[in-house]
Amino acid sequence: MTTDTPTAEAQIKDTVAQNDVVLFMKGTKEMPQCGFSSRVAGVLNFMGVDFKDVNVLADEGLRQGIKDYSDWPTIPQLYVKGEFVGGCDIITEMTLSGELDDLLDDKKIAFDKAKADQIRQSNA
Ligand SMILES: N[C@@H](CCC(=O)N[C@@H](CS)C(=O)NCC(=O)O)C(=O)O
Ligand code: FES
Repeated sequence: MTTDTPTAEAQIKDTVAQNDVVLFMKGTKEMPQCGFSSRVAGVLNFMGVDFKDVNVLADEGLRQGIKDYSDWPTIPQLYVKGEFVGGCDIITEMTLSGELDDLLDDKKIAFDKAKADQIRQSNA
């Protein structure tokens, strides 16, 4: 059990260092296995954000490791340029408020602003 932790932590550090946007999720972006993960992956896909998906269901060490890494108890978890941003509730709020657009702009991550506006319009 405890021997898994350093490996998972090293793997997480490496993944968030190598990929600008990483979503730790249940399932894959093509086939999410939970509504919360599906929602965040769906928003990112719709906004045209290029992101790496990590399926925590494929690795129990990662499933626990990512919670320890961020000190956040649930999946999904979104990281941008190595920083933890939030889970489903936070990403949903940030999408609707425009904060996610601002964060992606600040971090120089490409996305389709018109699609983000479309999400906001359909939730207005
Ligand atoms: N309110 C959470 C919803 C996510 C959530 O509750 N995830 C649960 C169920 S998928 C979870 O990760 N539980 C711990 C686990 O399954 O390892 C959010 O904003 O992300
Ligand atoms: S897997 Fe049941 S709520 Fe996410």
